[in-house]
Amino acid sequence: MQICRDLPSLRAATAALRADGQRLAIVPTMGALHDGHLALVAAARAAGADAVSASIFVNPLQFNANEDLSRYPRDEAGDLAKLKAAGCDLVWMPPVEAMYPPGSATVIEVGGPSSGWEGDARPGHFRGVATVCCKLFQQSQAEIAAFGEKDWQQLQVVTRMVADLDIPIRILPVATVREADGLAMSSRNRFLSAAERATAPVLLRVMTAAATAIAGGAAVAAALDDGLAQLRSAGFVPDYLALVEAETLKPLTARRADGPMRLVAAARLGTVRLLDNIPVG
Ligand SMILES: Nc1ncnc2c1ncn2[C@@H]1O[C@H](COP(=O)(O)OP(=O)(O)OP(=O)(O)O)[C@@H](O)[C@H]1O
Ligand SMILES: CC(C)(CO)[C@@H](O)C(=O)[O-]
Ligand code: BAL
Repeated sequence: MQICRDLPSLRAATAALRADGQRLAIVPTMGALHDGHLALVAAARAAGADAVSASIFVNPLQFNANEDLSRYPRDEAGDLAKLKAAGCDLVWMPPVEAMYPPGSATVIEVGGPSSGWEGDARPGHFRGVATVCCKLFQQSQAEIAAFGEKDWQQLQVVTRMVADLDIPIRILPVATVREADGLAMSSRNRFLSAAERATAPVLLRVMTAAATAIAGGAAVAAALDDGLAQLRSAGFVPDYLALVEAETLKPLTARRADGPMRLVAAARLGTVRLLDNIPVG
Protein backbone atom coordinates (compact mmCIF):
# COMPACT_ATOMS: atom_id res chain seq x y z
CA MET A 1 0.00 0.00 0.00
CA GLN A 2 1.52 3.27 -1.14
CA ILE A 3 1.19 6.36 1.05
CA CYS A 4 1.32 9.79 -0.61
CA ARG A 5 1.61 12.99 1.40
CA ASP A 6 2.31 15.49 -1.39
CA LEU A 7 0.62 16.13 -4.73
CA PRO A 8 3.59 15.27 -7.00
CA SER A 9 3.86 11.80 -5.47
CA LEU A 10 0.09 11.26 -5.76
CA ARG A 11 0.18 12.36 -9.41
CA ALA A 12 3.07 9.99 -10.11
CA ALA A 13 1.33 7.07 -8.41
CA THR A 14 -2.01 7.57 -10.18
CA ALA A 15 -0.32 8.20 -13.55
CA ALA A 16 1.47 4.85 -13.19
CA LEU A 17 -1.85 3.11 -12.48
CA ARG A 18 -3.49 4.72 -15.50
CA ALA A 19 -0.53 3.84 -17.74
CA ASP A 20 -1.03 0.26 -16.59
CA GLY A 21 -4.71 0.45 -17.66
CA GLN A 22 -6.03 0.27 -14.08
CA ARG A 23 -9.36 1.86 -13.15
CA LEU A 24 -8.88 3.85 -9.96
CA ALA A 25 -11.48 4.47 -7.26
CA ILE A 26 -11.26 6.95 -4.40
CA VAL A 27 -12.82 6.66 -0.96
CA PRO A 28 -12.77 10.11 0.67
CA THR A 29 -12.61 10.00 4.49
CA MET A 30 -11.64 12.09 7.46
CA GLY A 31 -9.92 9.13 9.15
CA ALA A 32 -10.73 7.45 12.49
CA LEU A 33 -11.81 4.57 10.31
CA HIS A 34 -14.43 1.94 11.16
CA ASP A 35 -16.17 -0.86 9.29
CA GLY A 36 -18.41 1.65 7.46
CA HIS A 37 -15.36 3.12 5.76
CA LEU A 38 -13.94 -0.31 4.96
CA ALA A 39 -17.26 -1.22 3.32
CA LEU A 40 -16.66 1.70 0.93
CA VAL A 41 -13.28 0.23 -0.04
CA ALA A 42 -14.90 -3.17 -0.69
CA ALA A 43 -17.80 -1.62 -2.61
CA ALA A 44 -15.41 0.33 -4.85
CA ARG A 45 -13.56 -2.87 -5.65
CA ALA A 46 -16.84 -4.73 -6.30
CA ALA A 47 -17.95 -1.92 -8.62
CA GLY A 48 -15.04 -2.69 -10.92
CA ALA A 49 -12.09 -0.64 -9.64
CA ASP A 50 -8.73 -2.31 -10.24
CA ALA A 51 -7.06 -0.09 -7.67
CA VAL A 52 -8.64 1.62 -4.65
CA SER A 53 -7.29 4.74 -3.02
CA ALA A 54 -8.51 6.26 0.23
CA SER A 55 -7.97 9.83 1.30
CA ILE A 56 -7.56 10.76 4.94
CA PHE A 57 -7.96 14.49 5.40
CA VAL A 58 -9.71 16.30 8.22
CA ASN A 59 -10.98 19.18 6.13
CA PRO A 60 -10.94 22.46 8.07
CA LEU A 61 -13.13 24.10 5.42
CA GLN A 62 -16.18 22.00 6.37
CA PHE A 63 -16.03 22.86 10.09
CA ASN A 64 -17.49 26.23 10.99
CA ALA A 65 -16.40 28.49 13.83
CA ASN A 66 -18.79 26.83 16.29
CA GLU A 67 -17.44 23.34 15.64
CA ASP A 68 -14.41 21.92 17.38
CA LEU A 69 -12.03 20.80 14.65
CA SER A 70 -9.37 19.95 17.24
CA ARG A 71 -11.72 17.44 18.88
CA TYR A 72 -12.12 15.41 15.67
CA PRO A 73 -10.74 11.89 16.38
CA ARG A 74 -7.43 11.02 14.68
CA ASP A 75 -5.68 7.65 14.52
CA GLU A 76 -3.20 7.58 11.66
CA ALA A 77 -1.45 4.32 12.58
CA GLY A 78 -4.74 2.48 13.18
CA ASP A 79 -6.24 3.86 9.95
CA LEU A 80 -3.29 2.76 7.82
CA ALA A 81 -3.37 -0.76 9.33
CA LYS A 82 -7.12 -1.06 8.63
CA LEU A 83 -6.79 0.18 5.05
CA LYS A 84 -3.92 -2.20 4.36
CA ALA A 85 -5.93 -5.14 5.74
CA ALA A 86 -8.91 -4.07 3.61
CA GLY A 87 -6.77 -4.29 0.46
CA CYS A 88 -6.47 -0.56 -0.22
CA ASP A 89 -3.72 0.21 -2.75
CA LEU A 90 -3.02 3.88 -2.16
CA VAL A 91 -3.56 6.37 0.67
CA TRP A 92 -3.62 10.10 0.04
CA MET A 93 -3.04 12.01 3.25
CA PRO A 94 -2.00 15.58 2.50
CA PRO A 95 -1.18 18.14 5.17
CA VAL A 96 -3.55 21.13 5.25
CA GLU A 97 -0.98 23.36 3.46
CA ALA A 98 -0.86 20.92 0.52
CA MET A 99 -4.64 20.95 0.15
CA TYR A 100 -5.04 24.70 0.69
CA PRO A 101 -1.76 26.45 -0.17
CA PRO A 102 -1.51 30.12 0.82
CA GLY A 103 -3.49 32.20 -1.66
CA SER A 104 -6.18 29.55 -2.30
CA ALA A 105 -9.29 31.53 -3.22
CA THR A 106 -11.75 29.18 -4.91
CA VAL A 107 -14.70 27.39 -3.34
CA ILE A 108 -17.56 25.32 -4.76
CA GLU A 109 -21.05 26.36 -3.74
CA VAL A 110 -23.71 23.76 -4.57
CA GLY A 111 -27.31 24.95 -4.32
CA GLY A 112 -30.26 22.53 -4.43
CA PRO A 113 -29.68 19.66 -2.01
CA SER A 114 -27.31 21.75 0.17
CA SER A 115 -30.32 23.69 1.47
CA GLY A 116 -31.89 22.79 4.78
CA TRP A 117 -31.08 20.08 7.36
CA GLU A 118 -27.28 19.81 7.69
CA GLY A 119 -26.94 22.91 5.53
CA ASP A 120 -28.89 24.91 8.12
CA ALA A 121 -27.37 23.22 11.16
CA ARG A 122 -23.79 23.66 9.89
CA PRO A 123 -23.55 26.88 7.82
CA GLY A 124 -20.75 26.61 5.26
CA HIS A 125 -20.39 22.86 5.79
CA PHE A 126 -21.39 21.75 2.29
CA ARG A 127 -19.29 24.47 0.67
CA GLY A 128 -16.31 22.90 2.45
CA VAL A 129 -17.36 19.36 1.53
CA ALA A 130 -17.97 20.20 -2.13
CA THR A 131 -14.70 22.12 -2.44
CA VAL A 132 -12.57 19.36 -0.94
CA CYS A 133 -14.36 16.61 -2.88
CA CYS A 134 -13.88 18.50 -6.14
CA LYS A 135 -10.18 18.84 -5.32
CA LEU A 136 -9.89 15.16 -4.34
CA PHE A 137 -11.48 14.15 -7.66
CA GLN A 138 -9.09 16.38 -9.62
CA GLN A 139 -6.07 15.28 -7.61
CA SER A 140 -6.74 11.56 -7.89
CA GLN A 141 -8.27 11.54 -11.39
CA ALA A 142 -10.24 8.55 -10.10
CA GLU A 143 -13.07 7.08 -12.19
CA ILE A 144 -15.23 6.01 -9.21
CA ALA A 145 -15.80 7.71 -5.83
CA ALA A 146 -17.55 5.79 -3.04
CA PHE A 147 -19.71 7.67 -0.51
CA GLY A 148 -21.76 6.31 2.37
CA GLU A 149 -25.52 6.68 2.42
CA LYS A 150 -25.15 7.45 6.12
CA ASP A 151 -24.40 11.05 5.11
CA TRP A 152 -27.36 11.12 2.72
CA GLN A 153 -27.45 14.87 2.12
CA GLN A 154 -23.69 14.93 1.48
CA LEU A 155 -24.13 12.11 -1.06
CA GLN A 156 -26.78 14.13 -2.90
CA VAL A 157 -24.68 17.33 -2.80
CA VAL A 158 -21.65 15.56 -4.27
CA THR A 159 -23.79 13.81 -6.90
CA ARG A 160 -25.30 17.19 -7.89
CA MET A 161 -21.88 18.84 -8.08
CA VAL A 162 -20.43 16.11 -10.32
CA ALA A 163 -23.41 16.38 -12.67
CA ASP A 164 -23.39 20.18 -12.74
CA LEU A 165 -19.62 20.53 -13.29
CA ASP A 166 -19.36 17.61 -15.77
CA ILE A 167 -16.74 15.91 -13.61
CA PRO A 168 -15.95 12.55 -15.20
CA ILE A 169 -16.33 10.38 -12.11
CA ARG A 170 -19.03 7.91 -11.06
CA ILE A 171 -20.42 8.46 -7.57
CA LEU A 172 -21.03 5.09 -5.95
CA PRO A 173 -23.52 5.13 -3.05
CA VAL A 174 -22.88 2.53 -0.34
CA ALA A 175 -25.51 1.34 2.16
CA THR A 176 -25.10 2.41 5.79
CA VAL A 177 -23.16 -0.08 7.91
CA ARG A 178 -24.73 -0.50 11.35
CA GLU A 179 -23.80 -1.93 14.73
CA ALA A 180 -25.69 -5.09 15.72
CA ASP A 181 -28.30 -2.98 17.55
CA GLY A 182 -28.91 -0.75 14.53
CA LEU A 183 -26.82 2.31 15.41
CA ALA A 184 -25.19 3.69 12.26
CA MET A 185 -21.40 3.43 12.60
CA SER A 186 -19.75 6.83 12.94
CA SER A 187 -16.39 8.06 14.14
CA ARG A 188 -18.18 10.27 16.63
CA ASN A 189 -19.93 7.33 18.37
CA ARG A 190 -16.81 6.87 20.47
CA PHE A 191 -17.76 10.04 22.38
CA LEU A 192 -21.04 8.50 23.65
CA SER A 193 -21.08 7.60 27.35
CA ALA A 194 -22.16 4.03 28.20
CA ALA A 195 -25.68 5.25 29.02
CA GLU A 196 -25.89 7.30 25.81
CA ARG A 197 -24.60 4.36 23.78
CA ALA A 198 -27.40 2.22 25.23
CA THR A 199 -29.99 4.84 24.19
CA ALA A 200 -28.51 5.57 20.73
CA PRO A 201 -30.28 2.72 18.81
CA VAL A 202 -33.63 4.26 19.76
CA LEU A 203 -33.03 6.73 16.91
CA LEU A 204 -33.29 4.04 14.21
CA ARG A 205 -36.21 2.34 15.99
CA VAL A 206 -38.18 5.60 16.07
CA MET A 207 -37.30 6.36 12.44
CA THR A 208 -38.32 2.88 11.31
CA ALA A 209 -41.68 3.21 13.09
CA ALA A 210 -42.30 6.61 11.48
CA ALA A 211 -41.29 5.35 8.01
CA THR A 212 -43.56 2.33 8.38
CA ALA A 213 -46.47 4.51 9.52
CA ILE A 214 -45.99 6.96 6.62
CA ALA A 215 -45.62 4.16 4.06
CA GLY A 216 -48.81 2.66 5.49
CA GLY A 217 -50.78 5.86 4.92
CA ALA A 218 -50.47 7.72 8.26
CA ALA A 219 -50.53 11.53 8.13
CA VAL A 220 -46.93 12.69 7.68
CA ALA A 221 -46.98 15.53 10.24
CA ALA A 222 -48.51 13.31 12.91
CA ALA A 223 -46.00 10.51 12.31
CA LEU A 224 -43.08 12.97 12.50
CA ASP A 225 -44.43 14.73 15.62
CA ASP A 226 -44.90 11.37 17.28
CA GLY A 227 -41.34 10.37 16.40
CA LEU A 228 -39.92 13.65 17.73
CA ALA A 229 -41.84 13.19 21.00
CA GLN A 230 -40.48 9.66 21.38
CA LEU A 231 -36.93 10.86 20.77
CA ARG A 232 -37.30 13.61 23.38
CA SER A 233 -38.69 11.23 25.96
CA ALA A 234 -35.75 8.86 25.35
CA GLY A 235 -33.34 11.74 26.14
CA PHE A 236 -32.45 13.02 22.67
CA VAL A 237 -32.46 16.67 21.68
CA PRO A 238 -33.62 16.34 18.05
CA ASP A 239 -32.50 18.90 15.46
CA TYR A 240 -34.87 17.50 12.83
CA LEU A 241 -36.83 14.45 11.76
CA ALA A 242 -38.19 15.00 8.26
CA LEU A 243 -39.64 13.33 5.21
CA VAL A 244 -37.86 14.55 2.07
CA GLU A 245 -37.53 13.96 -1.65
CA ALA A 246 -34.58 11.58 -1.76
CA GLU A 247 -32.47 13.46 -4.35
CA THR A 248 -33.35 17.11 -3.72
CA LEU A 249 -33.83 16.95 0.07
CA LYS A 250 -36.93 19.13 -0.34
CA PRO A 251 -39.33 18.57 2.57
CA LEU A 252 -42.51 16.62 1.91
CA THR A 253 -45.71 17.17 3.84
CA ALA A 254 -47.39 14.23 2.16
CA ARG A 255 -46.26 11.02 0.52
CA ARG A 256 -45.15 11.36 -3.09
CA ALA A 257 -45.82 8.84 -5.83
CA ASP A 258 -43.43 10.35 -8.38
CA GLY A 259 -40.09 9.37 -6.88
CA PRO A 260 -38.17 8.05 -3.88
CA MET A 261 -38.63 9.45 -0.37
CA ARG A 262 -36.21 9.45 2.54
CA LEU A 263 -36.61 10.00 6.25
CA VAL A 264 -33.67 12.07 7.54
CA ALA A 265 -32.82 12.82 11.15
CA ALA A 266 -30.24 14.51 13.34
CA ALA A 267 -30.47 14.34 17.10
CA ARG A 268 -28.09 15.12 19.92
CA LEU A 269 -27.39 12.75 22.79
CA GLY A 270 -25.30 14.65 25.30
CA THR A 271 -22.54 16.29 23.25
CA VAL A 272 -22.76 13.84 20.33
CA ARG A 273 -24.85 14.64 17.29
CA LEU A 274 -26.19 11.47 15.63
CA LEU A 275 -27.26 11.43 11.98
CA ASP A 276 -29.32 8.77 10.25
CA ASN A 277 -31.63 8.27 7.28
CA ILE A 278 -33.70 5.46 5.80
CA PRO A 279 -35.84 4.96 2.71
CA VAL A 280 -39.62 5.24 3.00
CA GLY A 281 -41.82 2.83 1.10
N1 LIG B 1 -21.81 3.65 8.95
C1 LIG B 1 -21.42 3.97 7.72
N2 LIG B 1 -21.82 3.23 6.67
C2 LIG B 1 -21.45 3.55 5.40
N3 LIG B 1 -20.66 4.61 5.10
C3 LIG B 1 -20.25 5.38 6.13
C4 LIG B 1 -20.60 5.10 7.47
N4 LIG B 1 -20.04 6.04 8.26
C5 LIG B 1 -19.37 6.88 7.44
N5 LIG B 1 -19.50 6.48 6.16
C6 LIG B 1 -18.97 7.16 4.98
O1 LIG B 1 -17.59 7.26 5.05
C7 LIG B 1 -17.16 8.44 4.37
C8 LIG B 1 -16.27 9.22 5.27
O2 LIG B 1 -17.04 9.64 6.39
P1 LIG B 1 -16.40 10.22 7.70
O3 LIG B 1 -14.92 10.09 7.66
O4 LIG B 1 -17.02 11.54 8.00
O5 LIG B 1 -16.89 9.16 8.77
P2 LIG B 1 -17.98 9.27 9.86
O6 LIG B 1 -17.86 8.07 10.69
O7 LIG B 1 -19.27 9.59 9.21
O8 LIG B 1 -17.49 10.46 10.71
P3 LIG B 1 -18.35 11.53 11.42
O9 LIG B 1 -18.47 11.03 12.80
O10 LIG B 1 -17.51 12.73 11.22
O11 LIG B 1 -19.68 11.68 10.72
C9 LIG B 1 -18.44 9.17 3.97
O12 LIG B 1 -18.74 8.86 2.63
C10 LIG B 1 -19.46 8.59 4.91
O13 LIG B 1 -20.77 8.65 4.42
C1 LIG C 1 -16.49 13.41 2.17
C2 LIG C 1 -15.56 13.95 3.24
C3 LIG C 1 -14.35 13.04 3.38
C4 LIG C 1 -15.05 15.32 2.74
O1 LIG C 1 -14.18 15.88 3.68
C5 LIG C 1 -16.27 14.12 4.58
O2 LIG C 1 -17.32 15.04 4.50
C6 LIG C 1 -16.71 12.83 5.17
O3 LIG C 1 -15.88 12.22 5.82
O4 LIG C 1 -17.88 12.42 4.99
N1 BAL D 1 -19.43 12.68 7.81
C1 BAL D 1 -19.51 14.07 7.37
C2 BAL D 1 -18.31 14.78 7.78
C3 BAL D 1 -18.56 15.75 8.87
O1 BAL D 1 -19.33 15.44 9.79
O2 BAL D 1 -17.98 16.82 8.85
